[in-house]
Amino acid sequence: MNPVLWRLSRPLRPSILLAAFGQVVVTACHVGQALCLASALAGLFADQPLSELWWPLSVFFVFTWLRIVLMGLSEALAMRVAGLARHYLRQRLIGQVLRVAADPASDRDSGELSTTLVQSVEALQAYYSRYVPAVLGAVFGGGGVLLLMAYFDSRSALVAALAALALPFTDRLWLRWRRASAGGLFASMGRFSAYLLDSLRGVTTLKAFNAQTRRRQVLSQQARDLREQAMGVLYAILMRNGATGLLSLGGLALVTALSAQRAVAGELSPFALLAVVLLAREAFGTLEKLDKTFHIAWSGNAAAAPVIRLLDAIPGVPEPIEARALPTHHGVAFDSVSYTWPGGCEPALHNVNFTLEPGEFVAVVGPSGAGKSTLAALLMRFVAPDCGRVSLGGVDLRDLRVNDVYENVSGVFQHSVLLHGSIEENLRMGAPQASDEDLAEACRVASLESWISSLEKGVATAVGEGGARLSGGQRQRIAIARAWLKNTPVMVLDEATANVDVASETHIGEAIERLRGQRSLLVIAHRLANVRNADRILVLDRGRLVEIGDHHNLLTRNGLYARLWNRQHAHEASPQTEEELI
Ligand SMILES: Nc1ncnc2c1ncn2[C@@H]1O[C@H](COP(=O)(O)OP(=O)(O)OP(=O)(O)O)[C@@H](O)[C@H]1O
Repeated sequence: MNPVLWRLSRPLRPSILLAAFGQVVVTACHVGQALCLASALAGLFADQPLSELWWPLSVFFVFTWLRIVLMGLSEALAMRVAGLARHYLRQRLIGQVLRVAADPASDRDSGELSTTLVQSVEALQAYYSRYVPAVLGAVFGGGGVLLLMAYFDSRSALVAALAALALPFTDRLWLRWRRASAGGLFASMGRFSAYLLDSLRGVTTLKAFNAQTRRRQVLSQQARDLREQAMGVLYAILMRNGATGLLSLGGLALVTALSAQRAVAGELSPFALLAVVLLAREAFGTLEKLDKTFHIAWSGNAAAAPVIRLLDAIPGVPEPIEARALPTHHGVAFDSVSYTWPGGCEPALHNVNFTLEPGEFVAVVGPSGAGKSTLAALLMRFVAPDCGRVSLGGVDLRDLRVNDVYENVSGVFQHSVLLHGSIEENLRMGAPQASDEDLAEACRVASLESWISSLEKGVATAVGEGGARLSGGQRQRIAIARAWLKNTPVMVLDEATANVDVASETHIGEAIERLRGQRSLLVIAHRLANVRNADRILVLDRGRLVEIGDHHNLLTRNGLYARLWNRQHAHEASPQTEEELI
């Protein structure tokens, strides 16, 4: 049994032991049947009158019925373990999946995560509900049968025990030898589902670039690899089943021959001979049952690695051991903050200092790659600074629980994700108890009112998967309304006006103006016109805070901000390419 998987099974153990006990009781019934049959047959060969044979035959039938009932119960117990294991594993994994998927520094893709959550959990639930009870059943049930055999004939019991012990030993060798190929199968599955998911998400882009044929070819190749891996595993399992089948048949034949020889020599009574042969059949029967679950053990062993890797994954910012209380003051401070993304050569932010006072509106601008989104990621505690600290109300964000941070800070990001459902469901995501008045107010603030009232179903309109039925501007404004409704003292708006048309951009600009003074606002902007009224504008360049001041102040300084402003205005007078914009 895999020790890692055994440790993971702690809360499931009582149910697993009960399922194993069920199997041992079924084996006990088999033993009862074997002894009754041996007694009846021995009586028949000894020419006993039929009147003396009826009682072992009657008990035989009682055992038969009991065994049928107990097999049903045992199956129900196995199903119960399967359900419990699935629930327990998913509960433990889902929190980790959400943490890892939300970690911008993590390199796990959603395909790999969903394979772990679905296929690996399926493999492990079978491991706990079928394989582990079968192992325990074979050890205790099969062991008990061998002891009983030894009572009748110790030599036959010894031969049977040796053949029986050779089976798990072969299994271990086989598992060790072929583990890499089973692991390869799970890796191929993960790769294939990640690629498929990615292709489905980007189907419109693939069509627009006429790249579907190439994508399909790669997918077909991956499907072929997956099939080859699966066939390889199947072939190996069949080969191994043949080898172990031979071992158990050979063991049984040897025991039969040995005990028959002793019976001929008069060393064993006919009853003992029949009992030994029938019991040997039963001892190997428990091993055959175990044998049938071999592929489950194999899949379980292969699934263990991704599951344990996911459970052990430490999110970019771990939860504090002793969390500090939620601050009552909501001022944000960046003190000498530097941060380099994992694998990055240059720091995305270098020694950045600024404050965001309660109710203040601070804008962040700068060329592409200057570190604006990194600033937002640090304030949302998605990542933690390498040097310096980001604090809320004087408390380092690392000392706050992540949920406490989200109670205080909400964000609208470059690619705001809407979930499948209605506009209202998306709006209420962070504030399920919000009143209809609050909902209407949030729509007004985010300039959604007139658009929603033009919709036949109003806020009950479905947004489609990922908000696919809405424009970029509508998605952004729903995200702003959602963040507003959540009612946090600090709001981060990252690229709230990127990829939207001019009309939506104006609406979003109006929304920002309405939010002004009501919350502390950190707005990361591409269109400088939308943040010209900000209390302060931070200008970032290659990770450094190079200018800070209000719009007029910065224009008079004639530095980077003034250049960006003039370039944007020149662009608006004569549109240029997107790269020439900020
Ligand atoms: N998740 C990430 N993993 C690795 N590197 C990242 C990640 N996010 C950003 N970076 C790197 O950090 C640097 C700053 O990127 P950032 O997204 O913060 O800039 P930005 O000013 O928001 O750019 P843009 O305006 O183009 O969105 C860039 O060099 C970028 O490649």
